Amino acid sequence: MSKMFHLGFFSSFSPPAWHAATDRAHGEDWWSGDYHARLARRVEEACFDFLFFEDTSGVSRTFGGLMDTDLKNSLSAPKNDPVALISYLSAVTTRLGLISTASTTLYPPYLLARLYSTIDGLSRGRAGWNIVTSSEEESAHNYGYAALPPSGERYDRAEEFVEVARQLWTSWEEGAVVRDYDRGIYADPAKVHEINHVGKHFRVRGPLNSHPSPQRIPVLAQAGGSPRGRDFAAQNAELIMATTIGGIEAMRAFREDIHGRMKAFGRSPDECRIMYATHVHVTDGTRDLRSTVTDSQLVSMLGKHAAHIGVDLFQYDLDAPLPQDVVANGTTSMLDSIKEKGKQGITLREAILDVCLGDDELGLVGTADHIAHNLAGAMDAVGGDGFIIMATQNANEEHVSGIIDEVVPRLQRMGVVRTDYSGTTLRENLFAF
Ligand SMILES: Cc1cc2nc3c(=O)[nH]c(=O)nc-3n(C[C@H](O)[C@H](O)[C@H](O)COP(=O)(O)O)c2cc1C
Repeated sequence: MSKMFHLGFFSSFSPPAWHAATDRAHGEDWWSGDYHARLARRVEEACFDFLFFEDTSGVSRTFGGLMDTDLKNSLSAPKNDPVALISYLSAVTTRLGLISTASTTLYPPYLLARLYSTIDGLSRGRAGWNIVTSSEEESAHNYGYAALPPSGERYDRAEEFVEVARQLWTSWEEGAVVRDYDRGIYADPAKVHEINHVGKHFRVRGPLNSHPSPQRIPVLAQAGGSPRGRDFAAQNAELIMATTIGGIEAMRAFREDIHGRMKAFGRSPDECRIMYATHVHVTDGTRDLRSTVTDSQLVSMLGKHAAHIGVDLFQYDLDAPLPQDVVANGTTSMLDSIKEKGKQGITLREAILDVCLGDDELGLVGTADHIAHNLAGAMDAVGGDGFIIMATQNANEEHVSGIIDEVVPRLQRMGVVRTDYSGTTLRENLFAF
């Protein structure tokens, strides 16, 4: 029998497929959190380990220096703060892990450590932090930077940041909270410590002033694809979010590469789960998905990627391969994969469709039976540890229902994904198998 694997669900605190006829009504007040509360409950009923929220922090001017394309197509804006959202979602769910993104380039470490400690308390141990260094120029301009620091500098800061945050989260020793009514002591001062960190980027005295949370340290997630990003993840992450680009061979190679790097940092591969973000599209098996993509959906797909990469992709011919000399300071690994496809003669249009609809290298477009079979087969071939199902781009109720009501029950019947939550914390569930 196949090994069990984990499931996460990928989302964004932004308008759900607002142009899909089925979603217009409830998409209107997505900012109230109601849409995502419904989604969270459904994902929890299906026993996903977690719901994950990506984030960026500015209105993109990648397109000709103007905000127009971004705003008209709701590419990177509007997007509300997912850290606030998971705080709300912790009150409407009981078992689901809740992971939100926050940037080490934009936050100060004390603020972030206190915030996640608080949410871990509110959710009773279900919080996770996706550590990003931010790859958009616009975000940097909103936080006092004249320009986005180069990738290497951002990772230098991230390393110091995570070290400081860890020290803050452990600045209260186990047993520091005494709550001794007779002696009138809430916390034992001998067990609460200053951290006195003085480094290149941060000066933090500590200790943290929040109550130690159930997990103490939220689950640390990361998704760096560059060599530096992989090292950072191998050193720090308990959950690495990778892509399925390149199919089984590339997924297996990524896993081996991360495990090798973890060992070099003195960690066991068992200390981290590697999960692959992928699109899944349930169809009746006859529909050619590509032919159903409308022009406005294509603009949305292209624009979202352009904003992440930091290059105005609209300036290039959609029906030719992307030129090899395009460079980005944003998500370099995403650009590299489009250029790699370009080398094989794949046009920019097809490359973006590949990325957004799923290359279908894994066979994840088709009937629910076909998809469930191929998800399980891919995990068998790769060796673990699961998938993060993406429904950000153009996800609508029909799409979500196809995944949750059709694919997941099949996987459960096959015995390859969980049918209940064995642990109470996100960490317990992620490391249960
Ligand atoms: C599944 C997944 C989720 C990601 N989520 C975010 C995100 O929320 N915000 C962000 O700025 N970058 C996000 N990224 C990008 C990576 O975190 C990383 O910053 C990017 O790959 C650039 O780093 P690199 O040059 O090391 O690849 C995500 C990447 C993947 C694969």
